[in-house]
Amino acid sequence: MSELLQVNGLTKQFGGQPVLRNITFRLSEGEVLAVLGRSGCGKTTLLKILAGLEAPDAGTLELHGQNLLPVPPNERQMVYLYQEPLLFPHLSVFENVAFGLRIRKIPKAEADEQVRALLAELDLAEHAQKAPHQLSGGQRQRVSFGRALIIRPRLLLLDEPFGNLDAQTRADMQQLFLRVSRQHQITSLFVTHDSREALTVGTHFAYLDQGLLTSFPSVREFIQDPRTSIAAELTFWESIQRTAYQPDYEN
Ligand SMILES: Nc1ncnc2c1ncn2[C@@H]1O[C@H](COP(=O)(O)OP(=O)(O)OP(=O)(O)O)[C@@H](O)[C@H]1O
Repeated sequence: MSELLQVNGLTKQFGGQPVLRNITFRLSEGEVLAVLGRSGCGKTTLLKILAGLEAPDAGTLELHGQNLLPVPPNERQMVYLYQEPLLFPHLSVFENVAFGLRIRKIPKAEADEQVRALLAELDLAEHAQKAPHQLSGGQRQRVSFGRALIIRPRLLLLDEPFGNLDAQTRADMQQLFLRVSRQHQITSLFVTHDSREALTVGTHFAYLDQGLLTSFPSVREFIQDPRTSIAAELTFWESIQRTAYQPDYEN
């Protein structure tokens, strides 16, 4: 796989307070780097720097070997998705998804065909003519995902994108993300505080704590690292299974 993103020694402070400390990692095409981190660990700052919405104090950022720091956000070909889907309230689902193609002046018939195909993939075909306020939270997040995918970004930046959804919808969205990102070979950096979500969506794993990023060589090391608490959680569930009350069905 060819290397897409190289981040070296990224550092950021706010008012003398270090928020990102010497962050270094690489991302190859088609990978999903799941970054597990608690609230306040610096994840939003990291994603904003990648998207060009915030400047680092030090460090380098390269996409396919090109220095990204002087490149303005709208030319980075990255899409930043967060909990609240950003949709145009006055446009239909169809036109929300089509927007990125319309401003790029893609011929209407070709654009419409691409939108129809993507809406079908995202299970949104029957909602194409609805306005955003007529959709559920999960449906709105799928439209937001569609708006991002339609322009074929080189990198998707996801900041707790399913954090506002109920457990079942969240699980459905994780499966949809997996299906669509494999099919379109999308490279993503997916930040979450939920270890199950990280394990479900990630092909590679990292842990961000107080601005320090640890990348793990394999899922095994990620699970075993005490800071992720995953091994402790597994032990808890195993012990519960052994000690939980077992009704005696015989009597
Ligand atoms: N523009 C800013 N000015 C000053 N401090 C900031 C600014 N942006 C972020 N911070 C501080 O940097 C730290 C990390 O913030 P960041 O938003 O990156 O955290 P986060 O991991 O995304 O947290 P959350 O999940 O709660 O959004 C916090 O202590 C925050 O107060």
